[in-house]
Amino acid sequence: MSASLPPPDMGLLPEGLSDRLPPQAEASARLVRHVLDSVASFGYARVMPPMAEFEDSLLARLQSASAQDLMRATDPASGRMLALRPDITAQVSRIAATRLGKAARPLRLSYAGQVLKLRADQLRPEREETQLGAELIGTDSDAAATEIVGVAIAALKAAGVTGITIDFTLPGLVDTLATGPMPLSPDLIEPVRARLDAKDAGGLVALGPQAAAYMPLIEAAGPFHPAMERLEAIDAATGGVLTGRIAALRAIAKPIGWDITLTLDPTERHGFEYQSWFGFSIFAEGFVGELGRGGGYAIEHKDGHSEPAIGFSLYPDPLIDAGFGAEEAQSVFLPLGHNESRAAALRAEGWRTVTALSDADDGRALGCTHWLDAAETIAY
Ligand SMILES: N[C@@H](Cc1c[nH]c[nH+]1)C(=O)O
Repeated sequence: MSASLPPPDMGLLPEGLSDRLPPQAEASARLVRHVLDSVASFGYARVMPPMAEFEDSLLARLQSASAQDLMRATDPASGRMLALRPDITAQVSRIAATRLGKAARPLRLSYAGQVLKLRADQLRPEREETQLGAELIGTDSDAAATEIVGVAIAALKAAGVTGITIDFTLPGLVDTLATGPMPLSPDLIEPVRARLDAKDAGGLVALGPQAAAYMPLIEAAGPFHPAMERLEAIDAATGGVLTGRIAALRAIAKPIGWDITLTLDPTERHGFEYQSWFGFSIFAEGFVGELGRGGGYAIEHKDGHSEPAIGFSLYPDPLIDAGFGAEEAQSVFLPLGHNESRAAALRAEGWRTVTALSDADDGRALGCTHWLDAAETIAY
């Protein structure tokens, strides 16, 4: 049988997986380094979880994700099912609950690495993405949320991103209202969420009077200040169940500079599978879809208690594709018999050197901007 199989195409990669080539591979590493340095400057210490884990422990921490969403393989060593990580936050939660369970709180951790999804989404065909971020563990207070949003903005600025928009959301909002002042029968909760997500007012009304009561929430989306006023009106009409969250959103927004656009989409839920009271999406001018996302969540410990945490993740690949992280490098070709100490001195000054290994090597063809003539660098 195997003799009749066509020869494998050695250059073919599975759909949604790709190589990064020069100079973008280096741009990617540089950008990740700038962002992580910025996050580290706020006291976040780096962790490096592995690419794959036991499927059951990863799934337990991803909440709504199911095994069908993960890239899996049987581990020949243990016979158990492994899954490749689709989100490093889940792994940081595990670390915080186990090996760093006794570390002083609040615990500030950062990470960067590749994540893999089984399926691409509509906006991006890639299944492998770079993810980097920071998690603040032990609290999800207003102060913690304010810090995390501030660290995320500083990280984006360190990456050179401008035209930043932060879109706030309240992932638990429908639950809070449905179990309180705007009751919904359990079978209506999901359809109401879906209609709110789609901003489908007609669809909401069609679900009946209970669902129609949620109409004003569609209006409470848009530029932050007017949307907050509409959310405040909803709060006043529903007995103040949202007063605490509204105050928190205002506190988080207050220190954010005028160069950042703030919006509110209180019922947005796309991508907020495990976030609790607060979530935010990060957008930037010129980029389709989110560059990142964050929010509060709970970390489950072995003894059954759950610990609040808050964090954010960035997905910087679209930035790399757009040329962020690139740096013009001066590189000098070193012909056969060149002055070696001069070459070493040039490297120490920040030049890149490309050494001729034979007479046939052509510096210009190898991408050099200069060549070394005795002690002098000459532009091509
Ligand atoms: N990891 C989440 C974002 C997040 C980080 N911390 C809390 N939430 C995501 O990528 O969607």
